[in-house]
Amino acid sequence: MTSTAADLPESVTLAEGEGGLPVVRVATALATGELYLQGAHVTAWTPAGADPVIWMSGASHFAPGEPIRGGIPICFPWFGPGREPGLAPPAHGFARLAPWRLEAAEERDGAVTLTLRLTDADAAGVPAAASWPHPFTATCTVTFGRELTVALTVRNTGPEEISYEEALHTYLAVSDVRTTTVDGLDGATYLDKAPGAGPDLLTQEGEVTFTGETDRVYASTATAVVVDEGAGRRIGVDKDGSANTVVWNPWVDKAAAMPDYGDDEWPSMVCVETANALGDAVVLALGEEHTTTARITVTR
Ligand SMILES: O=P(O)(O)OC[C@H]1O[C@@H](O)[C@H](O)[C@@H](O)[C@@H]1O
Repeated sequence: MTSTAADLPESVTLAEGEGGLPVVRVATALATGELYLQGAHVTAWTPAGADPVIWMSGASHFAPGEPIRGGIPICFPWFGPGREPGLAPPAHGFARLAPWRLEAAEERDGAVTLTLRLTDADAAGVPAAASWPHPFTATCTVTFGRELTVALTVRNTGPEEISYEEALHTYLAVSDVRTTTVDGLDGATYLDKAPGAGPDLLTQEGEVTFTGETDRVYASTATAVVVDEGAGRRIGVDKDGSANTVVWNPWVDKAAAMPDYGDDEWPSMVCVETANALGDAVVLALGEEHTTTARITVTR
C-alpha cells in the first residue's frame, strides 16, 4: 500500500518541495527531518537542541530525474561509474534518480520511521535503468529520532544471480573540514581515488585529516567518528552489512567543476559513506536479500 496524506501521523506531512518534487517532512519532540521521494533521499535531520547534522548544497538542483546534491543519496546498483562496462551515466546508479513509493509512516516513542520502496518496474522511466536490466525490490527505512537510521534492503526477485554496489552517501555538516578528523579507520586499507593517486592499496595511519581533495574507499566495518573541533561535537556513523567506508571531500578544484555545488561550500561538509563497492559488491541468488544499515549519532 502506498501512503497518502490521510494515513500519516500528525508529525509527518507530505508536501510539494523544491522543484515541485514530493517531500516528506517530519517534526517530533526528538527531531526534525526531511526526505524527498525522488531517490528516497534524506535532505535534513536535526535532533532537538542540535545544529543540522546533514549537509545540503545551496546550489543543488531539484528536478525530476536529476541528482540532489547533499543529504543522503542512495547509490544503487552501482557506485561511481560502476565496475562493469556498459553501465549508463550518471555515476552512482539510477536509484537516486527514481521515484520511490512511500509505503508507510509510523511514529513510535517520538521517533518516526518512513518505509519506501522501489522495484525495477518503478525505475523503468529512468533512462540509466536500462543498462542494469535485473528484477529487484529495494526497501529503504529511515528513522528520524534522537538517532538517524537509514537501512537499505535489496531483494533479488529475478531468476538469475545479481551483483550490485551500493552506498548510503551521507553528507555531514562540519564547521571546517580542515580542522575536522575522521576516527575509526586507523589501520584500514584503502583505495585512493583522488587525482594523481596510484592503483595500489594504502594503509590508513591514525585519524583521517583533510589537506586536499579526498576520495577514498576503505575496507572497514568499523564505526567512523567525525570529530569536529570547531563545533565541539562528534558525529558517529555506525553500520551493519557494509564492508566499505567511503570518505570524500571535493576541495577547491572539484568543487568549482561541479555545476550543482557552490565553489566555496567544500569546507563545510564531509561525506562518510556506508558502502559495498568494487570487490565488495553484494551477490544475491534468486530470492535472497541483503540489508545495509547506517546509524548516525551526535555527541558533544
Ligand atoms: O557527483 P556525484 O556523482 O554525486 O559523486 C560525488 C562523489 O561521490 C563519492 O562517493 C565518490 O567517491 C566521488 O568520486 C564522487 O565525486
